[in-house]
Amino acid sequence: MTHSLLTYTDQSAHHQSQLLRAVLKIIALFSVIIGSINVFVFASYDTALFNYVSFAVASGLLLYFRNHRQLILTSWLACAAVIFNVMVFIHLANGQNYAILWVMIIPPIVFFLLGRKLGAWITGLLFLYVIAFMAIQIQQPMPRALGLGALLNIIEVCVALWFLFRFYEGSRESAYRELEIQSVTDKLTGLYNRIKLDSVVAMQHRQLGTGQVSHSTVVIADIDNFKAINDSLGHIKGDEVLRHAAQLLRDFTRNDGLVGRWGGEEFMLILPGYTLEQAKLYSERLRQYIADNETAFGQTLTMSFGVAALHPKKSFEHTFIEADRALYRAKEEGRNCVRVSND
Ligand SMILES: Nc1nc2c(ncn2[C@@H]2O[C@H](COP(=O)(O)OP(=O)(O)OP(=O)(O)O)[C@@H](O)[C@H]2O)c(=O)[nH]1
Repeated sequence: MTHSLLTYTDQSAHHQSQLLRAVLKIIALFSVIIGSINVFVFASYDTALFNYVSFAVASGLLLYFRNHRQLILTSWLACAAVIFNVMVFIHLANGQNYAILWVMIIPPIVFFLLGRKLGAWITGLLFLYVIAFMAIQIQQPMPRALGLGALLNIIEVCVALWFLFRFYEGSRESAYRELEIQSVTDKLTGLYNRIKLDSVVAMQHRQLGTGQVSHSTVVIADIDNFKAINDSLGHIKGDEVLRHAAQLLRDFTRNDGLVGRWGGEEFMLILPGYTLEQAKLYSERLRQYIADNETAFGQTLTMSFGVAALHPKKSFEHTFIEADRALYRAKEEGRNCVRVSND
């Protein structure tokens, strides 16, 4: 990941911001809990003071990020604060109570906040440091008994890692889902786009081939004289007309099939289970519904329709060609009508 805001899409910047906030909240929460344990269980005021300073730093960074939205700078500061914090804590513990385990929370944080490359470098250097530190510690006589401090350190590190990975996976999953939705949605109308339409038709075609579906029909619907609408009302109003048409199609087809924008002023409707004759009647009702609807821009909106059925023995692209030819005939024969591939 290159660290320039220009390289972030809105989606990944949103994901990174969520992660940064989650990491800072976890640090703040843990600092205050561990600080309190150090005061009330171990009466270790030095370490507690250090924990409360960490709480203040994490809270300060959260506040700074909320006000300034400096994602990269705040991510760096958060990583620096975590690394500094963990190192000082390990040195204060001086090899006792498995405090070295705290080093385990650094790799996920630097990977999440600074990306793969820097995360790998920092983690590698950190591991070298830990190995050197342990090599020195091994040469000193150490108490072997496991105390409450060691147990708490192990529990705290495990819980911190659990929180970190849980947040990471949650926000990665929702970012991925959002991208998935965007990749199949037409931005202007909010309907499915051509990628989705292609994949659904291909799937229907496969299911026809295996006998899972007995019929499936494709309808191409095209707004009549849309160029004239654009020319008289302007492109922005033209976009509104497209959204209006999309809304009518969505409302009418809600429970029957899948509708999407095929491109320009053309829409596609996929009707699973419909024979050609049924799809023709359905399209006729849809045509009437659109023509009867009041429009907000003072002109009537009509659409022409081309209908064709999927054949298991012919490619689905062939059905698109047939539907397009039928639509062409609908236009030639006066518009605002339905034509079927076998007419
Ligand atoms: N506003 C707007 N116009 C678009 C968009 N996509 C395509 N168009 C316009 O749609 C118009 C299509 O015009 P034509 O292909 O001549 O079709 P038409 O005027 O609808 O005529 P017929 O289809 O024969 O009834 C063109 O003027 C395109 O610029 C869009 O996303 N927004």
